[in-house]
Amino acid sequence: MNQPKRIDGRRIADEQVAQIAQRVAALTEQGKRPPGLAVVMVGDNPASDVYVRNKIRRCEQAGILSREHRLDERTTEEDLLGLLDSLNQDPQIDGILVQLPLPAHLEEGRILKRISPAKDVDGFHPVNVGLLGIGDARALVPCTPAGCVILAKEVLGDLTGKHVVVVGRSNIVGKPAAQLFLAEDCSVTLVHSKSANGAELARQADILVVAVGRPQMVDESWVKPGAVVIDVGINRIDTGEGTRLVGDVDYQRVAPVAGAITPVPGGVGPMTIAGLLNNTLTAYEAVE
Ligand SMILES: Nc1nc(=O)c2c([nH]1)NC[C@@H]1CN(c3ccc(C(=O)N[C@@H](CCC(=O)O)C(=O)O)cc3)C=[N+]21
Ligand SMILES: [Mg+2]
Repeated sequence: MNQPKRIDGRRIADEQVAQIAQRVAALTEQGKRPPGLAVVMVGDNPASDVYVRNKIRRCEQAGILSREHRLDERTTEEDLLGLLDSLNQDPQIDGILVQLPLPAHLEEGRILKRISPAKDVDGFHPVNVGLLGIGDARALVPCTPAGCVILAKEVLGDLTGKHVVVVGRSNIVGKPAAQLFLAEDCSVTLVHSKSANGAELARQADILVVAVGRPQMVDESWVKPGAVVIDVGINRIDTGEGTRLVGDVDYQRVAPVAGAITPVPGGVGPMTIAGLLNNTLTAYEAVE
């Protein structure tokens, strides 16, 4: 393989953002309004702060209007739902993202259901989850798993018949990743904390997607030589002399075995944001 081992998610995301920027420029040159994204954040979580700033910066690069709503930690559910109702009605806003996790007193399920499915650029609303499940092209698709598929295709091209093992069964990554790879005609296995033989199943993967939120949990004993490894985890760990970001995969141990592997940072993270901009443009195009 001529492919470099390290998959450069930052470069691929840059290319995607540049393409989105061109499409947006073509719209605004015709005198149309730009697409608009509202990011709602409750309380201040320093990690969320970094992501939200990245999202806003990327929107600016793409010519997408972004609006940030920062609400107090003690915001009531009623107030948050009221804001969502007004954003649902706002003709300048095509996409709404409520940054997770939310403070404990707010019920995530009820809040995510209040976002209009047409503006649900995270793809977390049950309507979009259902559309994805039945393979309906109108689904707004979760951004991180969509990025995983793009990265796998970048290395392998057509994915038909590949065996994908997804480690982690969350609603935001694992389950939708399984659906998206299935839609690419892959065979899909889901491994999770109750799996009897996770590493053994993972070793059968042509493409191994890891989204568990446990720093460096996956080592070389989980990886078939030559497999494509996609690391969704972003964990800040203490090194004794400061902190650093690591994935759910032990990169140093897995890279020599893998055919290709995403780094953290610079792998899946930037693709998530590119996916968000892409969904915002898709939501815009559905109404304009
Ligand atoms: N409703 C909702 N939707 C989300 O999509 C969502 C969320 N809530 N809550 C938090 C997680 C996390 N997330 C990331 C986005 C970009 C990077 C990213 O750009 N990472 C860069 C930089 C990382 C850094 O320097 O901290 C990288 O991996 O290279 C990471 C993580 C979106 N999330
Ligand atoms: Mg999980």
